[in-house]
Amino acid sequence: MNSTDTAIEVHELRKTYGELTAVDGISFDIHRGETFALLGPNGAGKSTTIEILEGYRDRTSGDVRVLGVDPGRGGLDWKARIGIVLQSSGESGNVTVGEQLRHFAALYPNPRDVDEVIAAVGLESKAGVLIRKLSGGQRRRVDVAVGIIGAPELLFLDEPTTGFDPEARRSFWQLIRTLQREGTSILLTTHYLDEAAQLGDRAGIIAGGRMVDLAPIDEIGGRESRVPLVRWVEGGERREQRTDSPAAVVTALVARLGGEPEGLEVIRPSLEDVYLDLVGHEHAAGIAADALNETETAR
Ligand SMILES: Nc1ncnc2c1ncn2[C@@H]1O[C@H](COP(=O)(O)OP(=O)(O)OP(=O)(O)O)[C@@H](O)[C@H]1O
Repeated sequence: MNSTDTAIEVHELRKTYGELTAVDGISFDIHRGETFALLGPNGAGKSTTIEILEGYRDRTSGDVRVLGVDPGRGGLDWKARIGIVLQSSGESGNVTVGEQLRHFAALYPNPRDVDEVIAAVGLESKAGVLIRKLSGGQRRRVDVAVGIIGAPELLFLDEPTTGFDPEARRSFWQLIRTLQREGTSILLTTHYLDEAAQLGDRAGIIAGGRMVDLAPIDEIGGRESRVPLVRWVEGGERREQRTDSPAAVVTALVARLGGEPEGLEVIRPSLEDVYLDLVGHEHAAGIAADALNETETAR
């Protein structure tokens, strides 16, 4: 793959804050037009990684290219090609939604239409309202609008829907699907695993600054972990069987038991189930390693 096919290339990225290693040698690529979800628990190193890619933070070591450019050296023309929705905007908001967007639109060579963007984030009725008078979720929609106003080739979304009500989240997903159809490359971090499953093509799971899995969304955790599970109760005991053909297992069970099996469930593990399993193991391994280090240090 050459760099015209890749929006982001990260090789052995490391970031330390004093004694703390926040990002510990991670590597991944994001293809052009792809939506890549970077997932992981609080403190895993996601924002540090994203901020390095955005050019806001220096790295300790490793190679990084964003739209073919080292973000530490990206000029204004490079910045105009990327859109950023930070985890928190810190906007004071003493301007209206419309003024804010017109202000940002003027900074880009080929901005989107301000009214269209306001409509796309569902804020038509608030266009003339001061941002500080909006609710938390509405302000977050302004952040998203600012992120896409410059018609970016690459969009960074750091926990974009925090504070959105369920309906606003669904319309945000529609908006992202439109951007995906237009060919926008997207790096998304979110704690909503359903959001990652809805929007992502591939995902990387970070825990403790390391990439613990990287795969197409449907294959995170390995194929085995996604095989459906049939559960039922027989003779007072809970039984279960993993199978690729749950219908056949249930049919055989009904025939054998001569009727409806007690407590019958067919469970298809979701991305969230698989993620919790992966991150849980890593967390437990981390605690065990820390305990071992402490024992060794104590010796
Ligand atoms: N400026 C900083 N100085 C020192 N330590 C920092 C700094 N920024 C982040 N850290 C530490 O680096 C680690 C990774 O933080 P980071 O914000 O990248 O995690 P995250 O995965 O984005 O977490 P969250 O899901 O909570 O946003 C954490 O242990 C955090 O305390």
